[in-house]
Amino acid sequence: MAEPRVTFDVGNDGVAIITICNPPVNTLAIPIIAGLKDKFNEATRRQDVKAIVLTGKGGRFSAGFDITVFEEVQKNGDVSLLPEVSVDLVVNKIEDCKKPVVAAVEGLALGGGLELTMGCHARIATPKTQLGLPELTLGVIPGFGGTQRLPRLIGLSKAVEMMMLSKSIMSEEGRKLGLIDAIVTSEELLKVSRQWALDIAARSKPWMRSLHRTDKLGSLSEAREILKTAKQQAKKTAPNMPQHLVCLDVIEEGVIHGGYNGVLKEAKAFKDLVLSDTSKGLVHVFFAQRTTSKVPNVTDVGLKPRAVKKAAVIGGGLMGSGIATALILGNIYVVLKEINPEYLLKGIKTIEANIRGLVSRGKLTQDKANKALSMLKGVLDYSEFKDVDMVIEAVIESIPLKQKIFSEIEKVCPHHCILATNTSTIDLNIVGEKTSSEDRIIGAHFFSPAHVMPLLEIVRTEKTSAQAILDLMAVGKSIKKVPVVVGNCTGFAVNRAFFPYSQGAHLLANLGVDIFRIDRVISSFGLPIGPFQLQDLAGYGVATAVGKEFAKAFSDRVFQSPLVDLLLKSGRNGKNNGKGYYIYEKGSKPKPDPSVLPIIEECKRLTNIMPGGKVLSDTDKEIVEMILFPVVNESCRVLEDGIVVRASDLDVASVLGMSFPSYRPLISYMYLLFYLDIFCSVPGKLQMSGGIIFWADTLGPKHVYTSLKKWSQIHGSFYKPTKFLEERAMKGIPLSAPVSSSSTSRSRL
Ligand SMILES: C[C@H](O)CC(=O)SCCNC(=O)CCNC(=O)[C@H](O)C(C)(C)COP(=O)(O)OP(=O)(O)OC[C@H]1O[C@@H](n2cnc3c(N)ncnc32)[C@H](O)[C@@H]1OP(=O)(O)O
Repeated sequence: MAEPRVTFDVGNDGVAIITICNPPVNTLAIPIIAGLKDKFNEATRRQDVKAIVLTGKGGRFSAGFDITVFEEVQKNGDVSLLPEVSVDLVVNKIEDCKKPVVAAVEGLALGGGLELTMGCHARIATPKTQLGLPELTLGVIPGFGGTQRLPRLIGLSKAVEMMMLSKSIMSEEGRKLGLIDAIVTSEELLKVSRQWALDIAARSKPWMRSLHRTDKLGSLSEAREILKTAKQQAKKTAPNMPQHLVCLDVIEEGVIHGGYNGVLKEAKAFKDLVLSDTSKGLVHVFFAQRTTSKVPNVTDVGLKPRAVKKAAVIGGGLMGSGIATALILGNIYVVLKEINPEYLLKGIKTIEANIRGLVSRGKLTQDKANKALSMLKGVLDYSEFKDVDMVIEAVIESIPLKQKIFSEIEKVCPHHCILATNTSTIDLNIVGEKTSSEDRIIGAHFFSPAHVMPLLEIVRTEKTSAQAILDLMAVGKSIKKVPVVVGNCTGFAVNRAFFPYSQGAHLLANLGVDIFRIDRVISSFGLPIGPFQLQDLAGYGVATAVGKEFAKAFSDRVFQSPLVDLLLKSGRNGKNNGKGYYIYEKGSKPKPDPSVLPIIEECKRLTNIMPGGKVLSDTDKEIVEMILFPVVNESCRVLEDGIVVRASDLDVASVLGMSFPSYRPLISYMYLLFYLDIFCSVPGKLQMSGGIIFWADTLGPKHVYTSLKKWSQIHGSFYKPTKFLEERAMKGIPLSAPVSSSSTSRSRL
């Protein structure tokens, strides 16, 4: 790859073009920043330069500061690696330059990229250019003056919204708001920008220094009101995230004491936040997510993904209709197959409701909604399957039914067609057993609701072809999912790693720990809701069915409690029938139901596992660890068995399988989604923890191991640490180190 560089070219008109060249997204790497300082000095010095245009090569202005530098700083704790940019470059060399500077912006200007443009005296952009300050998603705040200049250019309210939600806007909206001065085609961009710079020099266009402006800030009392409301909101929605409140404080500093003081406070706060645990976790997830698209022997062997233009979805239930919704939104023509007109109509209505929901929440225009729905066709037979590129089967979890469907579709679909199943538990080899197309059989494990949740587990068997995997990865990306390729086993990666979560909670309940305390402790740790409330939400039937699958597959390490059976016998079925561990009344929050306590007492009597008959009186920390360390332990097996390519894939899968829907981006809510494929939302910590393995490594494998060992001696095999964990704890190897670092590896990938 070419070295990052900044080029400098002075035209006959006396305009110097300074170009950032650092493909693919022109990140502001350290040499780029040094180059920019250098070139701005040169432009200022040279007599033949009348004006300056700052631009980016290759159709993308800049994706901002180089995030790999954050990683470096976080590794060795040395913030001096962060270059001085905000005052040194943006204020002194760009904004206070004696010659006008115009930003010519194409494609995207994010984070530090947008901040550079806001230091310029005007901004010209191409249509559909993405503009935003997404720094909070990395656990930091804008650090090159963005907290000060954005409010001055577009007004406080909108600027706060964009920063708090890390919400980008397009150049068209930017122009209306005042961020962009003119929109021109890509071909005209440099020409118009040069002339604009010359016009500023000739004083026929205004010479605007954003930091000096106050006209859009409103009165001090209005500004205070906006910031106060935003702070209240941030405390509610992101209680564990320091960067939101810090960002608002920094904005406030500038409103009260002037933009320059704001810039100084911002630069200091930015450096402090880079070293926070939140930022470490979020930066880890940023790169981990991008690494999931690199799959050995699939993405590095010269294959090209084939286009999937038409797909069939079999089954119009909750999952099938969600999958069909995601596909039509991604511009893929879908035939939805059901077994009778009644079910088909129900499926289509669910898809329509999904789409309507997106429109009513402002996530989709009516035009796009109409276009998506026009790509859907309901069918009752296979006649439309003759030209589909992919089938996704999403019927109930019945082996004979799935086997029948796969042998039927093998006959009616073209030879290139990918044959995918959305099963969450059944072995893919069994699903494809009755076909001779096992190279095309693959798992497309969506998480409910499929049109919202970002994770797509792509499950491969030993026989699945690299081409089929690559094709499905491309489909996943095109429908805005993050595909993570995983191996074939009960529960695959996420559901398998998380099956001990609710079992751990049940074990504690049987040891006499109050279930409502468990739920409280787990939610205040940061998981969406507690395990018992989650079970209420899912309904007990599913819990029983899935629990049986895990008991069958992992009989050496399950904890089986009769509690759910007892609840069912007493006429409870969770939220479904309004009777669970909690009382559900319309319009009010679930309330703990004291009448469930005698049933729990009965359960404890049956299991009789309280050592010495005494209630376990653990600390909150120990409750969290007794529930989540078994998850870490199972995650170790997932790594050792090679179910994921690398540990960071499991981090991403655990974060995205648990993350809040993308339509409410950033505000680091998260989901815990485990074996039931259901989700719920509460502000969380796992996301900032960087995923399950990253979190365990932060605590230290030794601590996890010794804790599990201690509990296994008292409470049995549910807590027995794996050999993998033991070996890493003893040798001081992080769990995230490649599996080959251990003696035992059974890769399925
Ligand atoms: C001081 C300042 O205020 C602080 C900052 O500026 S912090 C940075 C703020 N900017 C951001 O958060 C933007 C981050 N980037 C993105 O959102 C997306 O990469 C994008 C929208 C720019 C492009 O998306 P897409 O086209 O899907 O490409 P994507 O695969 O994500 O990125 C391409 C490559 O660029 C890398 N990359 C993207 N932005 C980067 C950044 N800011 N720093 C370092 N690397 C970056 C990716 O890791 C990836 O590398 P790889 O090919 O080796 O995996």
